[in-house]
Amino acid sequence: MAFRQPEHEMSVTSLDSSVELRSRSPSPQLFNPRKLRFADDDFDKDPPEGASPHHPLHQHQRQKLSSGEEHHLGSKDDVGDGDVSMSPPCQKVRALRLFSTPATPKTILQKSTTQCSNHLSAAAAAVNATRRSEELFRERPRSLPLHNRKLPTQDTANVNPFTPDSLLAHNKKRCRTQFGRENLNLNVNAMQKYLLSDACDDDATEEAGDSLREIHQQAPKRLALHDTNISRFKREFMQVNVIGVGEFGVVFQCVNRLDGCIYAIKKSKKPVAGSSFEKRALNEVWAHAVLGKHDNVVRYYSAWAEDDHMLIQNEFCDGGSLHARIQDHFLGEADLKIVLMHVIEGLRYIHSNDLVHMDLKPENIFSTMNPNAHKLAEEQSQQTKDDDGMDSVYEELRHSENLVTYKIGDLGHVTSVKEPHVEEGDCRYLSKEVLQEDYSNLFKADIFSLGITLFEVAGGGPLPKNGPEWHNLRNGMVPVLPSLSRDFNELIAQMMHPNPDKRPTSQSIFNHPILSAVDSKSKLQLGLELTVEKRKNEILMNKLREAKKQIKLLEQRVNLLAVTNNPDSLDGQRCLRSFTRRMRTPFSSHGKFDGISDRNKNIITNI
Ligand SMILES: Nc1ncnc2c1ncn2[C@@H]1O[C@H](COP(=O)(O)OP(=O)(O)OP(=O)(O)O)[C@@H](O)[C@H]1O
Ligand SMILES: [Mg+2]
Repeated sequence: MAFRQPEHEMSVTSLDSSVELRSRSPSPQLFNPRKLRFADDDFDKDPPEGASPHHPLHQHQRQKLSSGEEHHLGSKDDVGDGDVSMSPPCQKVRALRLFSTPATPKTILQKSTTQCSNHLSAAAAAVNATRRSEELFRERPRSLPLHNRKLPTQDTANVNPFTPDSLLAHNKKRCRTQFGRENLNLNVNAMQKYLLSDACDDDATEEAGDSLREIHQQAPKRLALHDTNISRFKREFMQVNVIGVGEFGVVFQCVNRLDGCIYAIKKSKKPVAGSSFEKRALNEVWAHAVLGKHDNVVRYYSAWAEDDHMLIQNEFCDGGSLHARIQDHFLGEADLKIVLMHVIEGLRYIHSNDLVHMDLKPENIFSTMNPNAHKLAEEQSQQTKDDDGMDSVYEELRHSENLVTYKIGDLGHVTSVKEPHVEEGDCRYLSKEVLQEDYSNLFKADIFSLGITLFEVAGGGPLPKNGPEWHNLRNGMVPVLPSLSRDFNELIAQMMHPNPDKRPTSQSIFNHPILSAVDSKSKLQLGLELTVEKRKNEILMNKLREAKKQIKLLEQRVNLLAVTNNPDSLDGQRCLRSFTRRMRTPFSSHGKFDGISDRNKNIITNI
């Protein structure tokens, strides 16, 4: 089996060469009290370490981009002001200012009861559950300790600034300080008060706000990553491969030793705890925790700090990135529509949470293949021997490589539109207004990035990082791609419109005729859906046959009863006939057969 390969034989980069897993791990059953250390206040002021060639801050890039100043290309009326004095990397990166830190181990929150109606009440339950479990642990050790960890002296947790509740609370002026720009963690009492208070209830919020203010004086800063370091990776996962390297992290394909499933684990390249990258790392975790629940956004499982590195356990996307996909050939219109349909669904979901991605590009759009599709098609074509005209579809389905779902990943730049803290993404996909620090319509900045992504994926690349071509693409001069229809070319140009207000919204793209037509689903996808429906139909037919059998049995019993009770068999036969007729009447309700009759009334009518 592939995953049984001994670790020393793996030709992959070791995840952590420096971590001493055991020496750092305290006893799993003891919660050693210790003092909390808080993160630096000055993260925003630190210059980022080692900016990559794509990073907007990179010095030599800035110098190169100054060449764009000579090219004023805004010839159209509705084109921007043509001010090209700014080229992509000349803006300094403002380190993210984020509100608080969810060092809350997901495993604790997962223990929350399923009855909880929202995540806040779930977290409240988790607080209680944690207390109970602390008592339990004192009495008997856990049978399978997955990791050792120290709990801080004060039992604290952070508030994720991207949850709808946090945003709501943030909107309330009185809560601005607590949930806004300052970092915050809450102790158990404060957390209970906060979680149990209805965010819409003014009094409750005020009370929670008071308690928060009180707590705020004691623990005004977020939990530092230093304080949440745990040794988990080697214990819980088997590293299989390196699947990608980005500016910020290295991504490993791993198998969880316990559940046997494959995950993608992203590890920050450098130790982030206490560095200027700490906030960026936490931002990605917060965004994933809030957004990783949509089919078109990479799913999130857990995150932790280990050896001062940030590790995020995500869904493994076996189809790789869109960037990898276009290395062989560019996508045609049919495939491009599927990319757009999936990504716009994910983006619509992100935008509906008042959040923006801010780094959409082919490297950050991943794909998963549908492994069951082929099997399903195989089985179906074997079962369906009669010619129903679908043979060709099944055939195509069997040989297809196109059953793919695209997902938005790399949420490290996500920010809230209500209080944006923008860290510019890759300058090749950056809109001009964001470069000019106009953050008034960040939704449309994402639309621009997606538009230019489609342009590249359809063969319009390679995209310029700076200079006159960079400005051309942002000043309404988008070349027409011959491989695409006029409609699609127009849509891309509209998405890349110099005026953000004139770009379509994610909702309107979702409803665009180009996607609403049936052919926006590939023939293969339709075939798959049909196969699934046929399966359902088959199950219903089986139930129907079963119901018919039951009815026959009942008829025989009634017949027998009638003969036994009434020696006059002729009369008995007559009774039986009238009874059977009643049985076959869909809405009849007679005695002990009511239930059966009702249950089967719909199918019986069709027999
Ligand atoms: N969940 C995943 N499944 C499969 N491959 C992945 C996954 N996450 C990341 N990758 C691969 O790893 C690469 C780098 O990941 P990611 O974009 O998250 O890192 P990054 O350092 O934040 O990148 P960036 O340079 O965009 O900031 C991706 O381009 C992709 O090829
Ligand atoms: Mg990336």
